[in-house]
Amino acid sequence: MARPCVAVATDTIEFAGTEWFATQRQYVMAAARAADVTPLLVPNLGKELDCEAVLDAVDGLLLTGSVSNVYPALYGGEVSPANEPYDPARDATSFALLELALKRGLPLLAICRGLQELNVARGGTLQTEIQSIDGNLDHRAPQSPDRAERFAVKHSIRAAPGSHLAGLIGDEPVMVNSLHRQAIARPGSGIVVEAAAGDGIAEAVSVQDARSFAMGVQWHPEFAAENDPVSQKLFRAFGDDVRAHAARRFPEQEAIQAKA
Ligand SMILES: N[C@@H](CCC(=O)NCCCC(=O)O)C(=O)O
Repeated sequence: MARPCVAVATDTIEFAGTEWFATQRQYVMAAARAADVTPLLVPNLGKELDCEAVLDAVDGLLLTGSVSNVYPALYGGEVSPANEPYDPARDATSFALLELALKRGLPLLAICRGLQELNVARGGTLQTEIQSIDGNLDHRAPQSPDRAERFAVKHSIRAAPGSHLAGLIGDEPVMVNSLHRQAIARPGSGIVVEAAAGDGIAEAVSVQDARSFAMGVQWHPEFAAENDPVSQKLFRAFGDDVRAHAARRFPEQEAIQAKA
């Protein structure tokens, strides 16, 4: 089967005096190499995006992380300069794609901001500045220009025994990186918390009754997707389900290629 395509969320960013729809290279490379799919970057057109047409062209959705925060009014939170930056065009685009993708049973991998979007899209809420809550770890990245330092592993998480995630990575503690200041407060409808950090912050979720792989992680498996076993397993499982989805959509094509 030809390598199926996956829609990849972008950020709206300012660069060289103009606005771009872009994402970090590491998400794109992880999708291409560790999930073995063809990543297609989706522009943040919000309501102007023909989501049906985009999702007709792909067999999976990858929601990336971002320094921007989901707009708090979307979950009844407080909008404030301290909570910025925001990216309303990304919110509108991701929410529209998410709703439709889940309805279609499309495989979904949601990373960091992506997990937070998934939770809010399902009616859940977020807490902010979690590092200032008594007893919590500091989940923010160290302030460093060195990417390896910013994405270095920081704390452990543990998948709940019997969860989908435990089926993939086991239920022993594993170390993950951490680059966020917000987290799930109240899980949305059908959002199942599958792993937590030592301070109880939700680190992985799945979508109850999803017809395909549908998982969100609060850490960044894309950073070491080619050599870290936990990250490899996540991207591989996502890619496998993307291929299974494509095979269900195009059974004739698979049969022709199997014969060749
Ligand atoms: N802004 C949210 C989501 C965090 C997130 O997706 N971080 C990715 C940062 C990537 C980078 O710094 O290069 C939050 O803070 O919780």
